[in-house]
Amino acid sequence: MKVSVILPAAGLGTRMKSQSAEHTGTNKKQFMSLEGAPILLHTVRKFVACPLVTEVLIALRGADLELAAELLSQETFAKPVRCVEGGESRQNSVENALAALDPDVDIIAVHDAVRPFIDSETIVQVIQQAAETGAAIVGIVPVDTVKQVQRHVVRGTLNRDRLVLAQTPQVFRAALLREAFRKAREDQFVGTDESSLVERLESVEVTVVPGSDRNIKITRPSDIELARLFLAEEKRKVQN
Ligand SMILES: Nc1ccn([C@@H]2O[C@H](COP(=O)(O)OP(=O)(O)OP(=O)(O)O)[C@@H](O)[C@H]2O)c(=O)n1
Ligand SMILES: C[C@](O)(CO)[C@H](O)COP(=O)(O)O
Repeated sequence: MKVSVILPAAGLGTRMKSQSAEHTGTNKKQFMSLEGAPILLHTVRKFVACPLVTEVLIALRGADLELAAELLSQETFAKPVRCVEGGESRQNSVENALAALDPDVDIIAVHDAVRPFIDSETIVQVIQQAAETGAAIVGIVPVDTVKQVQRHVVRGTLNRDRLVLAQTPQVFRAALLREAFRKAREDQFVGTDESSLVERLESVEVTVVPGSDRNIKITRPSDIELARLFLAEEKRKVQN
């Protein structure tokens, strides 16, 4: 089974504002240095280390391709790690990467480059589930009550038993993901994750694999403090 991992890493990090960490070359959050390595590199390492993964493809801003190549060349990976130019939206970035994958890929996993705390067991579980049923994503149950609002006025309370917060990896049979992107383009549908594109197809149901609240998407300055803590813990575990 050939499993390709797409890491969208072409975002601008506007919510991070670039104030809270030491940087390596550019001020985008995926290049922020944590424990001596950029966040992007921590994420790449997690997927390269997973036994089910065949290759990793990173979607980057055109202006960052050279920097990324330089960073990646400083490390020897046991599997192919390639870069491709991303797009203006996350969806465009993933679409560009999809177009760069070989036609013989069986399974495609998409994972935010800025979620470096994904663990190997979860990667394996979600890949196996997608291989079996066609589509699987990682998700966690919300711990807050979720309200529907309209201009700051509450219009309803959602039943929490039926809610999940979607994380990544989001994993699909390759033909299914390609069809979902084709249909999204045809209908001019834009989603914030791959699952929302696949959910529009009637041929498959997306299964949720339990994730972890440690699998954070580094988004705002306060996430950096948490990321440092998690990384320090990971380092301690490796040493023990
Ligand atoms: N045009 C884009 C936009 C986002 N991403 C990637 O999608 C992931 C999740 O997006 P998010 O956390 O929202 O990152 P940014 O878009 O960089 O953040 P912001 O919305 O704060 O600008 C990140 O790894 C980001 O680099 C991408 O590849 N291409
Ligand atoms: C894909 C994702 O991380 C799932 O939670 C999320 O939808 C990305 O959203 P963003 O607003 O582009 O960060």
